[in-house]
Amino acid sequence: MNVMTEKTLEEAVSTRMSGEPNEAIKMKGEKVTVHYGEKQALFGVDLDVREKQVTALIGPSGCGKSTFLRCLNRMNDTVPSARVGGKITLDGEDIYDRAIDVVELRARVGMVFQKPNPFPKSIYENVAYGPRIHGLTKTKADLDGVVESSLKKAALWNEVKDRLHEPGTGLSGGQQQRLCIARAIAVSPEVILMDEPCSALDPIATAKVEELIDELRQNYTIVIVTHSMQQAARVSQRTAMFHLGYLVEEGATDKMFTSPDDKRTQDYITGRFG
Ligand SMILES: Nc1ncnc2c1ncn2[C@@H]1O[C@H](COP(=O)(O)OP(=O)(O)OP(=O)(O)O)[C@@H](O)[C@H]1O
Repeated sequence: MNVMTEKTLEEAVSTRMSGEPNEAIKMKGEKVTVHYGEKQALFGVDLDVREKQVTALIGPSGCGKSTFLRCLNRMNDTVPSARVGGKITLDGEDIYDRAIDVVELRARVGMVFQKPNPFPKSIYENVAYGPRIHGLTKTKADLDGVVESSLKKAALWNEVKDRLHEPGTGLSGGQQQRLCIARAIAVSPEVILMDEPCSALDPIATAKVEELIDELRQNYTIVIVTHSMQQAARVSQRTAMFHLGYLVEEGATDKMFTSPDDKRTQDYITGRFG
């Protein structure tokens, strides 16, 4: 875990990327519980995700951040022992309703993982895959256009435009992660979930991805799990602090990092535990 002194914390908050907050609620979790078999991992979490803002989920290891994140696009459905309770809505619609098509939900709520995981295919094919299986484009020219615009939005186009047919796995780690972001963007998601997207990247690649996250916020709602307090302070507008499966508190990032209400948040962000 990153230990931050009060001073570096203040610096991170003051250099945080700014912007006018949008108060619309895109996703809403109400009394969310998760059990893995007998073990309960989340206890009645109530958390709103605001539209076109970055919400950071922070807290010590094992406190349920990834579990909550994975509830937002039903990735926990793929874990046989997982049982999800409570309610989660996307634009007011219950995503756990029987009528929901999970494949379509995961296109609307995309995900970027901790370790860049491009398919063992070309750069072009990595991005084209989603639009193709979702039938989003009619012609090859349309598909080429989506691939180009997705790579541009992921700030990768200039680096790969002359090698689109080379393997995605041949890119650097930071480029691979931006490729995974382009792949998520290609199906026009509304929400992008990111589970520690920079933990496998060096500081320069991390800075690029952080800049990209700030740009993406103009068009997408983002929820990011991070262990880096500097990163949460730099990229997010809202921060939610988890501890032992409970949501301790949630609020504007500036406030959470300067005068949190709960002592556990204060202790965690200043490196006293975790
Ligand atoms: N597939 C699983 N099967 C059983 N238990 C799990 C599974 N996934 C997570 N857990 C447990 O649920 C709890 C919450 O885990 P989770 O990964 O959500 O925490 P986290 O806050 O994201 O942790 P970290 O910061 O270390 O990634 C932990 O006790 C973990 O061991």
